[in-house]
Amino acid sequence: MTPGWITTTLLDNETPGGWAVARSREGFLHDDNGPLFPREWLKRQDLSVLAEHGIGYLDGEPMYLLELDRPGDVQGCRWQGLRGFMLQDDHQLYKVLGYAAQIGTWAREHRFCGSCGQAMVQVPRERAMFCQACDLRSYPRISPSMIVLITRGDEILLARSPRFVTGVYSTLAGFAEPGESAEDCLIREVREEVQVEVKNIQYMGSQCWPFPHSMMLGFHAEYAGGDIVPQADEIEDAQWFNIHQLPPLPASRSIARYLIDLYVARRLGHAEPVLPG
Ligand SMILES: NC(=O)c1ccc[n+]([C@@H]2O[C@H](COP(=O)([O-])OP(=O)(O)OC[C@H]3O[C@@H](n4cnc5c(N)ncnc54)[C@H](O)[C@@H]3O)[C@@H](O)[C@H]2O)c1
Ligand SMILES: [Mg+2]
Ligand SMILES: [Zn+2]
Repeated sequence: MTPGWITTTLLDNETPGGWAVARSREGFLHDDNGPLFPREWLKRQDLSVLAEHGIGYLDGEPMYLLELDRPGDVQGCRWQGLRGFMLQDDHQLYKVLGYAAQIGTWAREHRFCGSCGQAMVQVPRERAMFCQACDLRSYPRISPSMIVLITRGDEILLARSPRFVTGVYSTLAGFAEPGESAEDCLIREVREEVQVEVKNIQYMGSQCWPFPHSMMLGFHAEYAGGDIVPQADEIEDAQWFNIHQLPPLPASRSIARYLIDLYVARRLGHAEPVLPG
């Protein structure tokens, strides 16, 4: 048995057995033992399955995803979103579900060819959907997104979007657009969201963010000029916060929190945090 979680395209849907998770727009099906069920048992429940994908091996056991058309009722079971699992302690389970969620979103959105409209089929041993009518291959979508902590000595620039939990402030973030480098994106997003200029841009690390398919590229930048002007509709408020008086911050598993904690730790000479995967 190989311990841990290994994603793979080697599983085949015709081979019975293994474990499975069921996902719908309501999140993952779970009971008191969690969201992993014996696959053959799960397939006997009255669930409307849109797609089935072998996603990996968990502690040596094959793991499958059942992507559902709608959340069904299974006795003794409930539904919980991926964010709820992220906030729990089991990091490995969150990685399994995060991967399942990204494959599920892609499988749901690529049942038909985006070029000619015909039904697509899974490619064996490759994470791809294939159109036999026009040869188009579609791979899981990953959206590069930039995230940056802007600092000015003991102050850090944090903002809140109207979508955030009440009171929480975070670093600035945004999706890369065609034609941009990560640095171009960073400079544009910072200008758009707060009208501030930055300098000394430094890459700090990256994180998969499966909500629904972002790849977060994390940066630190120093303030170079301009007064904060929050972008209408997108940014509810943005402020400089002293590192000794910070507002409620994002979840500890986010790269946003890591960028903030790392800067504060370095400033205060404390032990540095580890970037969550
Ligand atoms: N892990 C973290 O710590 C962390 C922290 C903050 C933001 N994020 C993530 O970063 C991503 C970008 O942040 P944001 O929401 O501020 O982005 P943003 O500032 O670019 O604004 C969001 C808007 O971008 C557009 N959009 C949506 N999906 C897109 C895509 N795939 N490509 C291009 N444009 C798209 C939509 O109009 C949406 O309203 C989001 O997925 C967000 O969840 C992660
Ligand atoms: Mg943004
Ligand atoms: Zn096609």
